[in-house]
This record gives sequence, structure tokens and C-alpha cells, in this order.
Amino acid sequence: MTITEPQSVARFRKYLQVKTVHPTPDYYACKPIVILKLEGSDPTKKSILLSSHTDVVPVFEDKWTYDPFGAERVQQEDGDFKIYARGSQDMKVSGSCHLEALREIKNSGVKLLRNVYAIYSPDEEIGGADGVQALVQTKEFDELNAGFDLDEGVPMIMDKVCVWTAERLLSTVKFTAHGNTGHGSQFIEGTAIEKLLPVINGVMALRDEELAKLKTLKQGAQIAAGEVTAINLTMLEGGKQQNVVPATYSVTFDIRISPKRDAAAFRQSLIDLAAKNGVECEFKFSETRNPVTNFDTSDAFMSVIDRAFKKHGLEYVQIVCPGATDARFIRLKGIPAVGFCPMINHDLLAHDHDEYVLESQFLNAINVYVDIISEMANIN
Ligand SMILES: CSCC[C@H](NC=O)C(=O)O
Ligand SMILES: [Zn+2]
Ligand SMILES: [Zn+2]
Repeated sequence: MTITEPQSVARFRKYLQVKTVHPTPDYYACKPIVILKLEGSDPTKKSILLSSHTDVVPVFEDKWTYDPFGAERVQQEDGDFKIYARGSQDMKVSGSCHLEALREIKNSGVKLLRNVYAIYSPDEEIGGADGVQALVQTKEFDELNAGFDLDEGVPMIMDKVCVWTAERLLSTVKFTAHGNTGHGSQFIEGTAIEKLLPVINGVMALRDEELAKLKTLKQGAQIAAGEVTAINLTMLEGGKQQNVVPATYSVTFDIRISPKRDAAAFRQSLIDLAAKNGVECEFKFSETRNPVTNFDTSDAFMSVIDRAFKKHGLEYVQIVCPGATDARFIRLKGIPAVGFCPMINHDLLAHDHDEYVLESQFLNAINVYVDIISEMANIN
């Protein structure tokens, strides 16, 4: 086990110390968007993208054992080190692996065939409108002539890498009801909350159905989650004072529509439910297309991943990502995108307190990326 800190780890820690944390991320310290290029000998061939986001979610500082932006390197009993920081898993570890792998390849003096680009972008955690969604609409992005994208993944608790080839469609919905108001001591009829309750119950019934479906799937929730549509009531708003019947009441649901479902039809059923109860219905994200990348090992790019994982003793399973990542914007451009993090048997602490990465796993992941990038960029 290395005691002296490897330079790659020192650079990783420096990146973790940049406070790219919402709601006021310091993007200027790490630049709003960065695209690094490793030039290939035949730039006319389609390029390889290594995509990562630089922003991180907020912390509950008092719940952390170490400073979430200190990136402390803490030695464990077995000699390995934990690097503690917000974003260490989600997803500065991947961005750092991309960077270190490119550095290694460059320093080896080997010239690859295809161009490889590492893209560092902002705002993934808040929907990506000013990040990758905007980036893919530029001519600069088209000029990258991308043929394949390696995108976001998370360390796995189990002994298999999850390869995300699709994701659920983000479909936040807000229902708002208006009704009669008056003194809290009276039986006011036609109130906002009376209109809203059947809508809430209807959506919660859908939730029960999906949860029941999930429980019948055998693979376990971590793998199977993306097969069903997740629904959670996340905000309930209304009321100004205890003795005034509220004129307006609203409820927000975080909904993730599985690619196994027709998103447009699902949204229509919510619109109908709202209309039936005289309630307004507003979707926060308008996208209804949800492309899936086919992971087929007869495809040259996919087979590289398959071989590299085998070489490094990593079993993998192809699944639907339960959350939303920037890979969706790349897929919408018709570019195949797969998300993974080649780290297994590791705690999963994305968005959690005391997020950390094991140094040995970080160093190993760099080697996996060196192999994948070198082989992919040499496909003729
Ligand atoms: C409002 S966009 C949210 C994107 C986020 N992505 C990762 O956690 C997610 O909740 O899936
Ligand atoms: Zn992320
Ligand atoms: Zn995240």
C-alpha cells in the first residue's frame, strides 16, 4: 500500500477542495465548462467522450466527521486511505479518473487513432439546462464529432459494476387547486384541499402499484429500480394561518418514468386526473423522449468495455439508472452513452454525509479507464 501520496491523488484532492456546491457553486475556480482534447492520428473518425459534471450537492456540515471540502486523506487499519469530500463519489472521482487516464496515455507517448475529449460540465445536479443540455446544442459540440460517450456512474455496494444504458425520465409534476376560503370555524365547502385530496390519493395509488411491481422483481432494488416508475410526494404547500381556510393548495411529486412505460401516455393520465378534479397540473420538465442505448457486445465500442471489465475481474450488469444524469442529453443527440464507475464492494454515499472514496479503488479505476480509452480510441 502506498504511503507517499501519489500525484494523481493530490490532484484529485485539489479538485475536491473547489467548492462547486449548490446553490452557489464556485464554477470560476474550476471553470464553467472545460473540454480537454487528446488528439488522435485520424481526427476524421468519430471521437470518444469522457463526460463528468463538476457540481456537487449541498452538505449538512454538522453531520460530517471531516470538512466536506477539506478532502482529508485518512489512513485505514489495512493501510488504504479514505478521501473524504462532498463530490468524491458524485462525481469528481470519475472526472479525475478521466483526467489521469488521459495524462498516462499522453505521457506514454502512444498516439491513439481517434480524438478523445474529457468534458467537465456544470449544473447536472439541478437539471443541466445551462450545462450539457445547452452544450449539446452548440456547433462546438457537433464539431467534436462524437461517436461514443462514457458517462456518469456510482461506486457499487455489491460485487458487480452497474452499467447504465438508459435512465428514467424526470417528470416532476405540481398540482395546484383553488377553492373557497373563509373563517376556520366554519364548514366551508369547495375548498382547495378537498379538490387536491383525490388527486393526491390517485397518484399515491399509482405509487403503490409501482412499489408492488418492484417487490415482485427478483434482482433486488439496486438493480431493478429503473424497471418501475418511482413516485414520491416531495412538497405540500398552502395555508397562511391556522384559522384561515386556504384559497390555494398545491402538491409536488418527484416522478421518474421508467423507459418501460409510455411517458406521454403516463403524463396524459396525470393531466386527466387533474382535470377530473378541477385542479391545475404543471410539469417541470417537458421532455417526453427517453432514448435507450443498446449495449450489445457485438458492437466494437461495447465489446471494449466488456473486455476491459473482464481483464480487471469486474463483473457487470446492464441496468436503467434510477436517477437522471447528463447522459440523457447525449443520447438525445443519437450518440450512444453508457454510464459506469468501475468501483465495486464500496460504500455508496452519493448525496450522503461523509462521502468518501477509497484511494486504492481510485487508483485501480484509472487503470480500467486507461485500457478502455486506449482500446476504444484505436478502433478502426
Ligand atoms: C432536477 S435534476 C436532478 C438530477 C439528479 N441527478 C442526480 O442526482 C436527479 O435527481 O436524478
Ligand atoms: Zn452525479
Ligand atoms: Zn448527484
